[in-house]
Order: sequence, then C-alpha cells, then structure tokens
Amino acid sequence: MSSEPATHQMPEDGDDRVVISVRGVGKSYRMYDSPAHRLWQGLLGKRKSFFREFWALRGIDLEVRRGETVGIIGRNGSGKSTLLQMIAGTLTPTEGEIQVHGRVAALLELGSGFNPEFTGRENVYLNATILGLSRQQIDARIADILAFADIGEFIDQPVRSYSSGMVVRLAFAVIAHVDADVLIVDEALAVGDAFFSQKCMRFLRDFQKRGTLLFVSHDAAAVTNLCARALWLENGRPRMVADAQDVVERYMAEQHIAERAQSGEQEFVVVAAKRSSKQEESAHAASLPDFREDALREAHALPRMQIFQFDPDSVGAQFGVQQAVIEGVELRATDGRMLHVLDGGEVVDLSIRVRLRNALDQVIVGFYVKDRLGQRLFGDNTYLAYVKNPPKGRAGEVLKSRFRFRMPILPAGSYMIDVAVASGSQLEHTQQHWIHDALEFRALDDTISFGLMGLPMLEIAVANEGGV
Ligand SMILES: Nc1ncnc2c1ncn2[C@@H]1O[C@H](COP(=O)(O)OP(=O)(O)OP(=O)(O)O)[C@@H](O)[C@H]1O
Repeated sequence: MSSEPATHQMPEDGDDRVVISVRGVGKSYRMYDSPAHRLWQGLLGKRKSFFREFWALRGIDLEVRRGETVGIIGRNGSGKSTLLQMIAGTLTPTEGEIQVHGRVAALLELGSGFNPEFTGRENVYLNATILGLSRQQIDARIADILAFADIGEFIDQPVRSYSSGMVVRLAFAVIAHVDADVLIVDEALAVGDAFFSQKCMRFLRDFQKRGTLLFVSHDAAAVTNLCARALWLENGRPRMVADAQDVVERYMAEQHIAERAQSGEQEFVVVAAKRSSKQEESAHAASLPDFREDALREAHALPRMQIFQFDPDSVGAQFGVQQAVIEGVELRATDGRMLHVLDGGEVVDLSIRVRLRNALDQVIVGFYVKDRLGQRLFGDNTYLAYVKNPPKGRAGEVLKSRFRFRMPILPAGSYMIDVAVASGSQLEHTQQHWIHDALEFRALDDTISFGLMGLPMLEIAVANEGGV
C-alpha cells in the first residue's frame, strides 16, 4: 500500500499563512477490463491482480495562501474535480498529503450534499450544520439564504422535485452564508440564469476580499478575471502553475493549435476592399458603418443581440438613499423605436428616466455595461457633459437622460446594464439609486468578435510590400 493518505483540517488559530497545502498528491483507480475481472478480484483477493491501475491525478503540489484566488483549468477529464474533491475532503488521496486551514465550503458535484427526500429548507439546515453553523446561527440567516436562492415556494418541496438550476441556487446560497474561510467553486455549476450568475459573481468578488477561493472553470476569461494564479492540469498531471494570465494564454494557444490540427483547417483569411480614403476622411465617425457589414450581412453573420425590457420587479441588488429613483431604462434606436433586437456596431440610445422625490441639484446619471462575469466593459455618466450646468429639479419632476453610443460587437453571452443616479460631483457624491442588472441583453452570435468586445473596424488592410 502507498503512503498513508491524509486530508485534514489544520487548527483554526494556526498562524501559518498557507491555507491549503497539497504535497505529492495522487489518486488512482482500479480499472477492470470486464465485470468478470472485478468478480475474480473479489474472490481471489490478494493472490493475483485483475486490474490496471489508472492514475486520475498524480504528482500534484500546490500551496495556496490566505486571501488568494487560484484558478484550475484543464480539459475534460484532466483531474480538476478529483483534486477539488480531495481538497474539500470528500475524496481520499491514494498518495500524498493535503492540509486545509479553516472552514471549507465547496460547490462541486451537483446536489451531492443534498438529501433528495428532504425539503430545500431541511437541506439548508442539514448542510449549514455540517458546515459548522449552530441552529441559532442558521435561524438568523435563513431569510438571507432563501432570498439569495430565490426559489420561492419550492423551498418547502423535496429537493428531488427541483430543476438542476434550483439545486445550484440553493447550494450556492448555503455556501455563501456559512462564513467559509475557503470556498471551492466549480464554475460550471454556478451558471444558472444570467441574473443568478451576476449575483454569484458579485458574491465571489466580495468573498475574495476576505477569504481564499479555488475556482474551476473551462472559461479562460473567467479565470483571468477572477484569479491571480492558476494551475493547469493535463491528463492528471500538473502542466503549469503561474500567473493566471500566463497560464490561460498558454492553455488557449495550445487548445487552439490542437483544435486546428485535429480539424485540418486552414488559417481563416478575410480579404476586404479598402474604401477610397477621401470618402473615409470626410465621413463623420458616428455615421461610419463597419465596412465589413455588407459581406457579413450576406453571410448572415451579423452579431444579433436580443434585448429584454426593464422590469423593476426582476432586477439585481439596488441601493441608495432614494431621494431620486430610477423609473425607466430603455434601449432605443436613434429614431426613437423601442429595440428588441439589435446588431453589434449599431448606434443606440440608452435612456434612463429618474423621478426626484426631493428637490436636488447636481444630479449625475450613469450606467455600466457588464459581461456575464460582472466585469465592467464600458459605461459613462452625465457629469462631464453638464459640469457647467448640472441637471437639477424639484420634488416630483422627472429627469430623462440619454446616452447615444455605438454598441460594440460582443461575444455570445448575456450582458447586463447597471444604472445609477447620484447627486454631487464626480469625486464626492451621494448614491441616490443604483440598480444592478437593470437591463439584460444577449449577444447571440460571436463570429466576428475578439476579446471582451469588438469595435466596428474602420479599415482592415493587408499589403504585400515585397522586399525579398
Ligand atoms: N470513480 C472513478 N473511477 C475511475 N475513474 C475515475 C473515477 N472518477 C474519475 N475518474 C477518472 O479520472 C479522470 C479525472 O476526472 P475528473 O472528473 O477529475 O476530471 P475533470 O477535469 O474534473 O473533468 P470535467 O472537466 O469533465 O469535469 C478522468 O479520466 C475520469 O474518467
């Protein structure tokens, strides 16, 4: 037998700054070629081996310090879940040693911590107790947990009747309220609907300020966005541990090369005619179309976006002193038409209607567009445009602001617009009303976008300048 495996809690009050220590860890499984071999093994026991040993994970060393967020990436089957389960203590390593300091909460296998016959509420009590909360502590937090999960009356139904989205909501709500020191989250499970994803990402960002986070994702952008460091697993072996950006770039480059080699595809080439320079120079930037538009339209490759309407009853968190409140948020075409779909690159008007409950001067209205990870892509406010003559109004009056901009070309996915009204100056102001996730829109096609967002290209040119 291999060296004694161990997963255990280090004392809570230890002053060691390393919170997770993984040393020489490996996990092996016995693989039988047929059920008969498994049976013979059972019968003949130690005299002969009828199995092959398969190392799902081997040679893993990792130290995570308090407050760090470490991402784990790798293809399907590379060993990510195996490693996390061992750190969470739900799987025993075959070799090596794992030490974890503090209270660990994990969101790993879907619903693995829930008893399907118990109601959601009973499972909350069960799980939170296992994670170290007393009955009184749970009683004090149950309202917050239920509000976070937001599954309505289902909370008193058996968990077996839940959709997978509901299970994730409840599981996340529990781990978010148990004062964990270490959180282990498999991002694939945290993708419920767009509003819930935003809520989870907000929570994780907040948690990062006080706790240690291990985050598994197939989504390279999510890893660079959240993590300082990353571990790349390949076929159960550590391939690279370094700065998240470096790891992700190498990982993506290799994925890309592997995919291209597999499909035997040629490099993608776009040849586009250049507009006459006179035409370009005279055109006003705002009226310039993306010059690829015709070709893209023919190829049905315009990145369509679907816009959902503002509904004050189904938005994310809100805050502010509310002497002014946001009553309406709309995306319209420049001719005033209400938009339900639009294409990346189109000029749009975002209008925000604010009602003043008290007289206010120096009003600032603004917005942010965020991606599904809550990452702010762009935004603006009225401050600079009105610095000499700040908007004001009396109690009961409505201020309507409009931001006209060219919608970027966005990778497929869900996006949210946060809107806010404040009073004061850019540097010193009182938040009157901030609404997270006020308006949702979804980009459906990302055939021509690169990075977090694409901009309409004014020109793309290639010239062979010779020189051999
Ligand atoms: N109980 C088991 N018995 C045998 N092999 C197993 C067992 N559990 C996992 N494995 C194998 O271990 C390897 C690592 O699996 P693991 O689930 O950790 O990968 P992963 O990186 O989390 O994959 P995914 O991204 O698909 O979730 C895989 O080859 C898997 O088939």
